[in-house]
Amino acid sequence: MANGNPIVLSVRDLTKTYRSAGEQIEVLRGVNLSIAAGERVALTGESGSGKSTLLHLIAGLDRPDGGEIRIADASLTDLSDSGRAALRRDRLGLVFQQFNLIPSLTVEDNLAFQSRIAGCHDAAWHGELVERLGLGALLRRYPEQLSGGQQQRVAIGRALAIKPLLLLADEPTGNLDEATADGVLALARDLVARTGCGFLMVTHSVRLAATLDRQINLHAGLIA
Ligand SMILES: Nc1ncnc2c1ncn2[C@@H]1O[C@H](COP(=O)(O)OP(=O)(O)OP(=O)(O)O)[C@@H](O)[C@H]1O
Repeated sequence: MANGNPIVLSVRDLTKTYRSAGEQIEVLRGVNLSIAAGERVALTGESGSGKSTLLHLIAGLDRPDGGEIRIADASLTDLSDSGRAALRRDRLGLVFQQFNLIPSLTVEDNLAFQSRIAGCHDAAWHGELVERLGLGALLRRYPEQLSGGQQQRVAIGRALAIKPLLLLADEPTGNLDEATADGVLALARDLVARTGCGFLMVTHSVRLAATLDRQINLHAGLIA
């Protein structure tokens, strides 16, 4: 694709309509999108345009009405619920606006949580993440003892500890002040480059979107 690397995400003709209490909301009307390994893409769009819906479908947290999603050579849309959960655990890194750390676990154990469950914990890579994310002095703390920026650095480390094919982030800096947001996103950009995974980030910020390799916009159910 854009950078000549293999495609890690391919979305074809994706459709999604929410039906509730007699109301139909046609959110995605045939979305197409490809992301190559190492490519960092910002997804923008007005509020309610379906950005989170698209991210959730790609993460396998919900099912589309039509179309196909492929993560490298695996077709997500062919998988059962448990198959999608396994693919999410083993291949995808997820980061949300609410940092979603596990309150009862230390920073060290939060960082290693997904890689241990996925059975791919790599002590050397774990150590490199701790160093690059500047978390060395915080490893014995609990999430409630961290600032927002520190918590999001842990969440990014947890997501990248499995060396995912694709990192998905939904407004990852939405709860951070501008300077902290810039610092956290710079770390994420560098770590994505280091791992060579694809990166898709939902953001309302044109300024932050401009720091990634490519910007796409969701409007009227389509990516223009
Ligand atoms: N589970 C649901 N049931 C019914 N409608 C939903 C559901 N989830 C989202 N919607 C509707 O689908 C549309 C798209 O929502 P979505 O959260 O994907 O938009 P968004 O672009 O991420 O918005 P924002 O920027 O405000 O976070 C909205 O009109 C929303 O009300």
